[in-house]
This record gives sequence, C-alpha cells and structure tokens, in this order.
Amino acid sequence: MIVAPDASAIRVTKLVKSFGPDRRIADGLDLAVARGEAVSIIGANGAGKSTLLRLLVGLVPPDDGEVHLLGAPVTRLKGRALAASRARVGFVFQKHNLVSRLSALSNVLHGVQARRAGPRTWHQALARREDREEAMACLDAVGLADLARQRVDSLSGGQSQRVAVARMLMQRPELVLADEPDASLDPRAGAEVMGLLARLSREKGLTLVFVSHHMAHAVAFADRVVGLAGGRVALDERAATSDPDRLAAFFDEPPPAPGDAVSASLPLQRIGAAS
Ligand SMILES: Nc1ncnc2c1ncn2[C@@H]1O[C@H](COP(=O)(O)OP(=O)(O)OP(=O)(O)O)[C@@H](O)[C@H]1O
Repeated sequence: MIVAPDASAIRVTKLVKSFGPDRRIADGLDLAVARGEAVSIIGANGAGKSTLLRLLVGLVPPDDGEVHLLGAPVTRLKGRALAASRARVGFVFQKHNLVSRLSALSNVLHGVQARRAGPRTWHQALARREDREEAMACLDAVGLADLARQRVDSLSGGQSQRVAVARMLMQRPELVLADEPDASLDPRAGAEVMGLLARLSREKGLTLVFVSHHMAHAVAFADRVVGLAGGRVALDERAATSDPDRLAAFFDEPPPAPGDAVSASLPLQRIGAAS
C-alpha cells in the first residue's frame, strides 16, 4: 500500500532489528499506515509484534531502516524531540498498569502528564478543574463515570482496562498503539474493550494499531489486517474481506522467502516480501 508522506501516521522503511545473531525480528520490514486507519497486527508467538510497536516509538532502536511517526523521523530523534513525538502516541497494554490504591479518576488524571508535566497535577484533589472535567468525560466515554471515585483495585479486569483506555484518551493522542489489550480478559470483556477502542478511535479520528491473538477481533475491529512472519509483512489485507478461520492458518504457514510473489494457490493473500 502506497501512502503519501503527509497522509501517513506510520511509515516504516526497510527496518532491521535483531536480538543476537539467531533472533532477527525485523528483516527489511516495510509498513505504511494512513492517518485514521485501524490496523490489526497478527503473527505467531515471537514473530515480533510487540517489538514492532516498541520500534515505532523509539523504545527499541533499530539496527537499520527508518520509522516516521506522524511525520517525525523517530529513528533520528533523541531526547526531548523523541519524547515530544512519543507524547502524541497513546498506549494500551495487556496489563493495564494502573495505580491500584488510587481511584479511577486519579488514574485517568495521570494521562495529563503525557502533555503537561508538574508536581501532583494528576491527584484528583489537586488537579485543575478543567483537567478533572476532562478526566470525567474520558471516564464517561468508556462508560465508567459512575465508578470515578472507586479504587481501581475494586474494579473487574474489564473495567480496569476501560480505565486504562480513558487514561490513554486523557493524553489526547493522535495515534493509539495497543498491545493485546484483550489478552487477559474473559471473551466478553475482551471484545467489549476492543470494540470500545475501535469505536472511540474512529469517532475521534485517531489512528489505531493493535496486536491481537484473537483473529475475530483482528478482523472485526480493524480496517486492515497485517501479518508478520520472517521479519516482514507477510500478509496485508482488508479486514472486510478477511476471514478469521483463514487467518488462523497464517500461523501455520512458513515465513515467505524474500522475493516470494503473490501466489493464488496460497490460502491467504500473501504479499511479495521484496517490494
Ligand atoms: N529486549 C529483548 N532482548 C532480547 N530478546 C528480545 C527482547 N525483546 C524481545 N525479544 C525477543 O524477540 C522475539 C520477539 O518478541 P516479541 O515480544 O516482539 O514477539 P511477539 O510477536 O509480540 O510475541 P507474543 O505473541 O508471544 O507476545 C522473542 O523471541 C523475544 O524473546
């Protein structure tokens, strides 16, 4: 998929990353994500999905290649410039990383730190009124306004993950990276959280890139499904024409050799590795 530079939220070019000689995670990986697009990333365990998310925001340096994030050349940024670029990105992880003894509201107020540093600005009693109101609106957006003052250690897993989504919204990100936000939840709560993330991202015009092992989620909550194998994008298809059962077969497919052409005989629409 070719995306004009000004239209891309993410542009990864010939990315290379190894953890030691036997562990090549990215091997000339190219990927472009348009602004406002929702993309699911699938792949076998250890394929490098989480590492790709970390490479995107400069938490892991590549060995070679380039990453542009919202127009900024992440791989060439350092210090404050890198932090400023990262501040435009909201994260949701499998583990919600909330402060358990604090209320849902205080946890959401933490999100303001991504764009405005200051001592204890996040504490609900000390926070600015407009921040408290915004945090309440974020909690309302995830359906938890009624539980704002409840300690998060008294909430269910699904409710806690929704607080984490509200905290991410409080950052006012332009791009959302979610690493298996549905993994530690029961099927219903997992689907609810994914649905919420997808709906809110769409409503707010955010770009969403999420990793999931649930093929039904990868299809239902994305515009596009991208599969990683062999350190490259080995599958790239519209979610509307994807099928979860067919996608599951992707994990059993051997990684494509560089230069592989699209083959009609394959059960999945693989894309050529050397493009
Ligand atoms: N900092 C690191 N140092 C060394 N090896 C690492 C590091 N981070 C990740 N790896 C290795 O890189 C490989 C890819 O890991 P990664 O977590 O990105 O895969 P994944 O596709 O997200 O896997 P899963 O689906 O199991 O979460 C794994 O073999 C992992 O052990």
